[in-house]
Amino acid sequence: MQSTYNGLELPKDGQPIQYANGQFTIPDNPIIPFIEGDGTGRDIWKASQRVFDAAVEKAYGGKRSIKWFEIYAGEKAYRQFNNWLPDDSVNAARDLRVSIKGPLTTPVGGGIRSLNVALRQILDLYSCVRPVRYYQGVPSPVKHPEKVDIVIFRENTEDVYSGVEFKQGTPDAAKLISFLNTEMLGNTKKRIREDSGVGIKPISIFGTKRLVRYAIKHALESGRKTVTLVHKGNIQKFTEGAFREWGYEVATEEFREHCVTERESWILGNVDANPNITIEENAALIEPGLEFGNQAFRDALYAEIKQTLDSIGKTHGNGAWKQKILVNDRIADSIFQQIIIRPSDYSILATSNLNGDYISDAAAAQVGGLGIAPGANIGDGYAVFEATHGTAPKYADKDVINPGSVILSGVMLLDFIGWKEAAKMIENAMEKTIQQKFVTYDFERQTAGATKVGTSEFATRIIGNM
Ligand SMILES: NC(=O)C1=CN([C@@H]2O[C@H](COP(=O)(O)OP(=O)(O)OC[C@H]3O[C@@H](n4cnc5c(N)ncnc54)[C@H](OP(=O)(O)O)[C@@H]3O)[C@@H](O)[C@H]2O)C=CC1
Ligand SMILES: O=C(O)CCC(=O)C(=O)O
Ligand SMILES: [Mg+2]
Repeated sequence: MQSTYNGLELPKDGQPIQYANGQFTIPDNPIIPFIEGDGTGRDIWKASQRVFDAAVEKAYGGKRSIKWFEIYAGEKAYRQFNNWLPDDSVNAARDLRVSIKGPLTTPVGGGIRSLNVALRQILDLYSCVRPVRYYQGVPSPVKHPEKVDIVIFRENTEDVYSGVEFKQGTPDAAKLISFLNTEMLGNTKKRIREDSGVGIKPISIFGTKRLVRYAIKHALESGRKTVTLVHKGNIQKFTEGAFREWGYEVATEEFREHCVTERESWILGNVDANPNITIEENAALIEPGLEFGNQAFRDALYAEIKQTLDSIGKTHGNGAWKQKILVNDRIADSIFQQIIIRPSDYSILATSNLNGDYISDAAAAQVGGLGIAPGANIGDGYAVFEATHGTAPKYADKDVINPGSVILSGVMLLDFIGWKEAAKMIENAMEKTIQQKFVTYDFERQTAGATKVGTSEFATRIIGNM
């Protein structure tokens, strides 16, 4: 632990959160670093901090309090330290274990690479957790937003976010394209155009398995009954397709007692319905049109059915599979319409980085939009809470933006450190404020009879409703 970070002393009346043997120890006065954020981050942070402090004070009557410690990143850091992400800011987030941040700007095309992504990678915050649920009174574009209750677990360190990209026209891009065309693709008809920019998409066994493991553990702890692996494995076979395969391996090898895959559930269900069913009959029910497949395909399916019945027929058969966590998979494009049309069928989505980025904004829209979309970046022993949205720059410093997502990210933080009373108090007070129709512009424009309030007044009304 350093005594100062970016030249600032840690609050003297606070204690660091400790982590050992997989357990956090939370003092009553934890020092929690925060990054204010760029753009609307400034308005949002001011409002959110007041809400957090009021809830903690009200819930614990002074026995507990958060000692906030500002760490600098983004434009504010650049202005003060000529550095977009000073080492001391990263060190503080690491040493103090649990922090919260506002959004940081990333220019499109050129310029600096994402500081948000950098923080996740440096601290190895491998799981981006984004719960999407409905709060009463929030305007929604769908008929039954209350049916949406999904937690997205997005792999947070690899995929195209690895930043291994080569700009069109550079010697590096030319070298890589030439290598690929001559050494790797020489015997195929595939060619990469010489005027391409090129990016690399690494998806590893390690990165995939720890993410899926984390998602399944969450399912076990929270009582959620479905984990859906979301991938584009039909097209990107060795990255997205492998994500699916490794995800199933985690479910069937590490959580065998607790999980059943969708295909296993069909096989077992067919036996439950007809205990005398043969393997061939079972196969025909699982793969309609099986008779048109070749013998090797049929044999592989028969072997799969036999293997399933031999390995889990006794433990998961006779309906026992219905009590297990169902692990299934969906191709990424289809999941976008699935969660709109049949949201109740989905509970946990475990997905690679880019798919998770897209699906979390889309899912948020179903329950009211980015103004109410919280999140957390979690690693082993570290957590940085942040909203799903970005800096929404056109609203910066106007005191109009919805602080709901950062406030709910703070609710996640309070839950994470076990301060559940304060967390619940904020959630209830925010829902009540929305039901009273005091809402920021984003909800007001969709809610008949609502009163538009600014960022700061929304926070004040939440506090008043605690
Ligand atoms: N983790 C992070 O720090 C993230 C950073 N970014 C960065 O943010 C910058 C801006 O990105 P951009 O694509 O515009 O995405 P943003 O998420 O910042 O904003 C897009 C739109 O979403 C709506 N929105 C966003 N936040 C809120 C909120 N709190 N309350 C109500 N509505 C909200 C607004 O819609 P409307 O106009 O309809 O009101 C806004 O114009 C980029 O530099 C990007 O890289 C992006 C995502 C995450
Ligand atoms: O880092 C950024 O600028 C964007 C990241 C993003 O969209 C996200 O993590 O959801
Ligand atoms: Mg995003």
